[in-house]
Amino acid sequence: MTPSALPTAAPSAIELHHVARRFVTPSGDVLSALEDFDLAVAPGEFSAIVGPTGCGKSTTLGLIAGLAKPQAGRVTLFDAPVAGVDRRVGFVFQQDAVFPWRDVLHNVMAGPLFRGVGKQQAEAEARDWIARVGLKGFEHHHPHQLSGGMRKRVALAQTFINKPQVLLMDEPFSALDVQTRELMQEELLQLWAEAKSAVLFVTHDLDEAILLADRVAVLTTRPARVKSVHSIDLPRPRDVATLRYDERFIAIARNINDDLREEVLRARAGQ
Ligand SMILES: Nc1ncnc2c1ncn2[C@@H]1O[C@H](COP(=O)(O)OP(=O)(O)OP(=O)(O)O)[C@@H](O)[C@H]1O
Repeated sequence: MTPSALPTAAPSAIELHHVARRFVTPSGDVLSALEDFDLAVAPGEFSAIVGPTGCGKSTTLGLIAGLAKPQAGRVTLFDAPVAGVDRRVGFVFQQDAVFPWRDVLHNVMAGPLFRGVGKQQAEAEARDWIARVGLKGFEHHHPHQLSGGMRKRVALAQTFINKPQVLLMDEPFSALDVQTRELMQEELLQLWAEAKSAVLFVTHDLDEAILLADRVAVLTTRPARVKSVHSIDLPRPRDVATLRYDERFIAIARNINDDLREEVLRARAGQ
């Protein structure tokens, strides 16, 4: 399957159309990260992108997040051009974005308070979300008193409490051990099924992309374009602990891996 964009019903939650993003390096050369880049994510859809290291995955998220502008093309959220940071968009990155000096409760309350929600209601919402991510009893712990997986749960509560319509995730679980990672993947799928956000999930781990996503886009080596998009027709809800042993999963993984490997080898040859 090799359409250049994810085919979605209009309007897309996220759309990049013929996008180019170039950087000027310290030596004055132009580095082209994305060229003619097309991608669309439908409302409520879980999409993942995989590609060789350094190909432009984080750059793509940065454009959607409104942290940078493309040199060419269009980046839209629900058909409107991205114009700076948008409150409908949530982020979860590899590094914890929790405030180290605040306890769990005040970390999770931060979003609603920032949006102008009253203190009492913000606290009630935060306590609810803390319970939903399995951290009841840890409200007054500070981040340094939590494990990596628990801090990730705080980050998820902090993000989902804002009911993002679009959720950008940049290798959010890559620093976790395998078992914790699996638990977090399962929790993410449950939260997403309720929140119905459009998710764009960047990962180096093809298995993770297939376990989680409705579609997986493979990027080319730099300058990145969308090389292929694969629909993941595995039923939901998915059991991430066992699905990877399913024959259908293995067949999908083998197919996408052929595509990805070609780009990884090209990237290596160009280094
Ligand atoms: N601000 C910047 N100035 C110059 N070059 C940049 C800048 N940001 C990113 N780049 C370059 O753009 C390319 C794409 O970077 P990006 O971080 O998007 O890749 P990635 O696919 O997310 O990488 P990885 O898989 O290693 O996380 C890289 O070559 C990087 O060095």
